Amino acid sequence: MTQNTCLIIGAGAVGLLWSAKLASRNTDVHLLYRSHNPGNHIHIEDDASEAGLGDDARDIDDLSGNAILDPVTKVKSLTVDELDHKYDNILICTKSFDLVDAYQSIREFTKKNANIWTLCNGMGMHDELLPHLKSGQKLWAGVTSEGALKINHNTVKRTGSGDTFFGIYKPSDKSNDVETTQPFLEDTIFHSLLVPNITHRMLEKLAVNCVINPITALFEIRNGEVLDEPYKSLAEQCTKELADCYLEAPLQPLISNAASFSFFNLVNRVYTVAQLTRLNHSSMHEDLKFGRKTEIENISGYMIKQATNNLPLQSTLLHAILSPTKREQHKKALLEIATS
Ligand SMILES: NC(=O)C1=CN([C@@H]2O[C@H](COP(=O)(O)OP(=O)(O)OC[C@H]3O[C@@H](n4cnc5c(N)ncnc54)[C@H](OP(=O)(O)O)[C@@H]3O)[C@@H](O)[C@H]2O)C=CC1
Ligand SMILES: CC(C)(CO)C(=O)C(=O)O
Repeated sequence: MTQNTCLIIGAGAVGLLWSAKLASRNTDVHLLYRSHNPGNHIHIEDDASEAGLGDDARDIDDLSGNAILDPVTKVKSLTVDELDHKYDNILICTKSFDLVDAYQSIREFTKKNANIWTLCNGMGMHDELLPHLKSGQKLWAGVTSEGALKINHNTVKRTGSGDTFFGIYKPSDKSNDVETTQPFLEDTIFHSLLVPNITHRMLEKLAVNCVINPITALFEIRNGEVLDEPYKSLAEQCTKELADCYLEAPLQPLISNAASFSFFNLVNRVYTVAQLTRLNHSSMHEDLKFGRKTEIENISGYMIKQATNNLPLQSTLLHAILSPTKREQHKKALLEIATS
């Protein structure tokens, strides 16, 4: 194990994809799995480049989504019981509701000034994680709009290119920590993806997830079908509701540029992500299909809590996801709104 070793938590769609990305950039990857052992070789199927959803050229500096990845990369997969070192860098690729427990499960294997990187959709859970970190640790939140679909225990399909950003969620308590971070940052992919105001990016991505994820999950469609009627009208009305909400006071201090939350900009962002990941089944689609817990509470639930006014569409989407017995009734109501 070297200082360049990264512990990735979660062998799901995003964890497998990022294991392959880091491993193909000469980072030693230790992949922590919970249920199914992915083994030591990660296989990548790349719809993004085959379908022209990414950049044709191999660009090894662009890990945000356009790089063509090696079809097979080598990692070391292990369970929490097999951990026996302390890590400097941990990338958590679990669902938002598993973030705190995932960190807690490996806390004793983190160095006191480690960088904790996250790649989860949704908001609210980073604030829950902060009190659990060791005092010298830095929390870096990441957002990605790259599509990833888990095919089996060790195979992931990249189903669309998109941007990835990381930014500091909480400055470290110790001023000299910047120095200990530098060698890893400069040598690895994270460096080129850093942005100053990550909360702003998280809120932008939240709007995309508030629209694409519940609609694709409820109506059992691929992301690209959000661009077809009647879902397109529904997506537009949801985005309008969100744009109004972003103008309200509680979210304003978190935003660096209010114009990026105009209806025009938000709807463009939703359409662009739907188009670039058009072959993907969203993560919430997969969760609902397989009867797993969804992230709706950290997505629509977060927006509803922040809003000073009612958000009828987000509330209906949230209830439709959370109450299977009333789902058909809520879906009917949503379609009536879309076609009215
Ligand atoms: N898939 C996509 O296209 C995109 C996903 N995202 C976001 O990325 C995040 C991850 O999504 P995705 O990869 O699709 O989700 P998955 O459900 O496919 O993967 C999450 C993985 O985390 C594992 N896990 C949870 N807790 C632990 C733990 N304590 N120790 C070890 N492993 C653990 C789960 O294990 P188990 O199998 O046991 O449940 C599961 O394999 C989500 O927030 C999602 O919204 C963002 C952009 C695109
Ligand atoms: C970018 C997108 C919409 C890709 O499907 C996603 O974030 C998700 O599935 O959770």
